[in-house]
Amino acid sequence: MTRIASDTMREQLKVYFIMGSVNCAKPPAEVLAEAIAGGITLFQFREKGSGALVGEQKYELAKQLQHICREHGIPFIVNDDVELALALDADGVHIGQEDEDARIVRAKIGDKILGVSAHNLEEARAAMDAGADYIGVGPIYPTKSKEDAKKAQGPEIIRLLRRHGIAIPLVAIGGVTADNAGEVIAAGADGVSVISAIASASSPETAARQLVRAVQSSKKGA
Ligand SMILES: Cc1ncc(COP(=O)(O)OP(=O)(O)O)c(N)n1
Ligand SMILES: Cc1ncsc1CCOP(=O)(O)O
Ligand SMILES: [Mg+2]
Repeated sequence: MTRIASDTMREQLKVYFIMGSVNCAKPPAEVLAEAIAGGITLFQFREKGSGALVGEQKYELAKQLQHICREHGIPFIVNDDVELALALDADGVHIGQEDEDARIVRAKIGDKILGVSAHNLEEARAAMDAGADYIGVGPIYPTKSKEDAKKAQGPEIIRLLRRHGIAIPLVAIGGVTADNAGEVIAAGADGVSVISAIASASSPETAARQLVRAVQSSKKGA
């Protein structure tokens, strides 16, 4: 295996759906299948927050969702839990500033995809040096999906990172919807990462399709 190429990573980041059981009003497998039908390009299993599954139940849900991703050729990323990612032979891991050190995670996962959260230039540079394949930047807009979220910074943070030479694949996260996706792409993000815009939608398929369209039309206009 070799590390993912930057261009491939940028393609996969276009509409990056994140979800766990606590985010879904209907069975997670249904939500994920609909989101895939709507055109999501990457999936992150994030089983976190009040009421989140643990232990065997968490493992079984992850396995079920990974199977759905595999059937449709959607890479499956695990949030926080490096051991789970290794146990499942997932496609990658996403970690934040409060999680295990990125260099240690890179050493543990070999060439699997490594995503790292960054909130400023210093963190973005450190993530690149540690071997991140992409960075997740946010919250861009206010979010209700992360209990300990930092203050929203707006699309300007993306512009700032790009202006200072952060050329690594970058995905914007936090309060992103089909209505504001265009402005984060215009600011320099390769894609958008969402929880509620898809997981809380009455039709996850339609919601995903609208995000795909918003991202694509903003890229065309670039
Ligand atoms: C794509 C992406 N970007 C950022 C995050 C947030 O990660 P983190 O800061 O570790 O917070 P938690 O998600 O673990 O609560 C993410 N998960 N994905
Ligand atoms: C995991 C995470 N990290 C920063 S904001 C956020 C939550 C994004 O969820 P939503 O798309 O519902 O705002
Ligand atoms: Mg984390």
